[in-house]
Amino acid sequence: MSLYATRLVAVRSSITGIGLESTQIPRNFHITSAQLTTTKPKQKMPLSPKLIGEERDQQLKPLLLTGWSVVKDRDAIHKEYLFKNFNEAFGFMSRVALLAEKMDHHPEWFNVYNKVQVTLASHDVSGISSRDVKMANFMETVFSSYSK
Ligand SMILES: C[C@H](O)[C@H](O)[C@H]1CNC2=NC(N)=NC(=O)C2=N1
Repeated sequence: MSLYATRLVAVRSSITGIGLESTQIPRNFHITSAQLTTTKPKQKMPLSPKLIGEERDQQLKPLLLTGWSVVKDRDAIHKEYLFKNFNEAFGFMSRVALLAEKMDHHPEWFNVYNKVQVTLASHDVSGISSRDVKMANFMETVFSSYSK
């Protein structure tokens, strides 16, 4: 076996977990970028129930004091953020996007220049869950790091 072929077997083994001995390289063998970057299944955040009653009021109260509001025709929360310029608005979105991917929980948002309008809801419970509260609180923390 050539050095090149040996290295391919080793790479493939580390991806598939197949032992070196039992591996045959197909003629058209190739590695996709997805295989190279991740071999672990994505960790999903445990799903949280729809917030109702007192628990919901408790969790939403601090957010409602910082400019978040409950959407009229839908069980969701909303806030409009204003930044100095596009760079800050997009920086904010980038930082939130990293958490969104990590949590597998994604905001609905709209950006134009220095404005970011955000709506948060949990699709799986058709309403607000603690994941929305967590994300909204994170947005508040990130937002406060931008000088007014
Ligand atoms: C399949 C995937 O895990 C789900 O669709 C995730 C993705 N992002 C999500 N984002 C939001 N806001 N709510 C969800 O329930 C949700 N679910």
